[in-house]
Amino acid sequence: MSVSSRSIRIGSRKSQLALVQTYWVQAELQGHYQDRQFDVETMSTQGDKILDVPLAKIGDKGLFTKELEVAMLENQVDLAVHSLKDLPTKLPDGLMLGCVTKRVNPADALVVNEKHRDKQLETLPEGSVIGTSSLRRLAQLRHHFPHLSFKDVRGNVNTRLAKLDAGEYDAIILAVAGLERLDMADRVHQVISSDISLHAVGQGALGIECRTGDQEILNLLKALEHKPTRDRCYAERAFLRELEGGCQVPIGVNTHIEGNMLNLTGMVASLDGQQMLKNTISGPCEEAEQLGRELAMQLRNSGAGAILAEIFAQIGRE
Ligand SMILES: NCc1[nH]cc(CCC(=O)O)c1CC(=O)O
Repeated sequence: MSVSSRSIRIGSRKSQLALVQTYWVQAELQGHYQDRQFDVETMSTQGDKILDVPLAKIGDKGLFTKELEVAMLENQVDLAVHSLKDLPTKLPDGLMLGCVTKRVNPADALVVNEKHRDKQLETLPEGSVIGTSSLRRLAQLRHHFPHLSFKDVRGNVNTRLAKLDAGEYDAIILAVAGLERLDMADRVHQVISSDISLHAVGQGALGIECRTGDQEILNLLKALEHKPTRDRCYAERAFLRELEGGCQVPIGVNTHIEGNMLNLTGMVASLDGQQMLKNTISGPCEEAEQLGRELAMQLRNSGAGAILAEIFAQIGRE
């Protein structure tokens, strides 16, 4: 490689989790391409600034990605590292999902206040206050544990843990992946089984966004691509894309691959957790996105459309 080749600029949010993920990508790229230079540029996104409004009410998609996307389109950075679950299923013109990295555990975790260290989700006392800002977690936990109460919690992972430890909540729900990446796996009190809670689309994987057709970047990113994760996440994202409207909705998934067969389970719930529709589809990995769309249509035909219409109306009204 010629010494005059340009340095590659990686865009990142400033949260501790975002930085850990971005520095990991930078180190991996540097390891594969030792004669290239990779620089990190950080910026705050809207999602980092608006902390007093429940996430579900902020209709704007791409709350955590927009500033990074503008920077790519204006040629200030060349790629952006995201938690794939925060990356909208529809990207702006001129940008694409260039790479999906190997997924770590996509499950949710129960994290408890010290006073409940001998408890599990199943044994928390009636009325315990559970912090979550995800409609998906809320609906599924309400469905299985109607005796618990739920309260919104915002802020980055560290802020949420501080609120939990200060006694504002009896327990909170966080992604296992985030805690592990932050070196806080010891805070995972219970890994919540997929029988209780299906995870978010893309949870546990990183998505790297870049300019459409920027072949130099796309070639570099091939070194970090993990095909099984990509197939799973493409199926999950197609499922979500087909169902979601203008706001966050209670949708969960689970995927696994056996040989060349991809298995996708999808769930749509009402906000109170009373109604819950779940179905599974399988087919060849090459048809990942078709499988996601097909499962979405199946669920829509069996009543998910009505559940989602009700949610859009409720969130709009409040
Ligand atoms: N919305 C915030 C967010 N985005 C990604 C993660 C965790 C890492 C991941 O899911 O890949 C988290 C925190 C959480 O849900 O606990």
